[in-house]
Amino acid sequence: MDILEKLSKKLIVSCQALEDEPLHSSFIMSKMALAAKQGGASGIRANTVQDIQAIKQEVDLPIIGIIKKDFDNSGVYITPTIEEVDALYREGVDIIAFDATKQMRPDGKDFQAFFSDIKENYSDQLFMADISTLDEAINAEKAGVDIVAPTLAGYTDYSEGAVPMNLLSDLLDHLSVPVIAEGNFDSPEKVKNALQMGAHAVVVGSAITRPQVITEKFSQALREFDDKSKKGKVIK
Ligand SMILES: CC(=O)N[C@H](C=O)[C@@H](O)[C@H](O)[C@H](O)COP(=O)(O)O
Repeated sequence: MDILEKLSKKLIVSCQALEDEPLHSSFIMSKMALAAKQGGASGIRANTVQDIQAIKQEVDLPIIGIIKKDFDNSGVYITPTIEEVDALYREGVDIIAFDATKQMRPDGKDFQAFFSDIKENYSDQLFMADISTLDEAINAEKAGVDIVAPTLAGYTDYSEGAVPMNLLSDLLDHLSVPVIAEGNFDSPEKVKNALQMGAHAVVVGSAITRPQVITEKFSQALREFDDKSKKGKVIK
């Protein structure tokens, strides 16, 4: 069975913690991946070669690999240059994901130039395009990517306010490559809806693997409760 078939209508859990996050550690990410597997995940999305190596020791699941790297001259940070693609390729991951937005990349290339180099050099690799708008998705498909995901909707300054379900439905209407739902699919209901709409699979990250984000949702609910109960009080 090929990887896309293996992931068909399945849950992929993103196990990522950047340097400034409390769970930043390849060991912890490997245990997150194990927990995800025990909970029924069929794939893992992971950042950095170190985390991917640790995760491979712990679970035998298809991996979507990325390398996040910040550059001063560009807003592109998910697998921004051919160097990161090469490191992921050499490590061996089932799918390499990268930013496929219209933003200029750190090496001065646009997405088309970046991807045409890659396609030539790594023809046996599956590639997933993280986009923020429908236009970017259409361009990525034209360029020859294997999978498209709305991962960056709301994260580029021109895509503010994008609603995952609306963009997902546009992608499903306009693309023929598989669309993986990713980015703020933060409840079991949204995951189910995405699959019912026709998404190939769904990636869930923060709602499962970022306890600080999960805790904040509970705190927010308590703040709202507190505000309401204050408003309801009669001040004498
Ligand atoms: C925008 C960006 O950098 N997204 C990253 C992409 O790899 C991850 O930080 C997200 O956790 C992942 O996309 C899953 O999304 P969510 O955590 O919303 O379920």
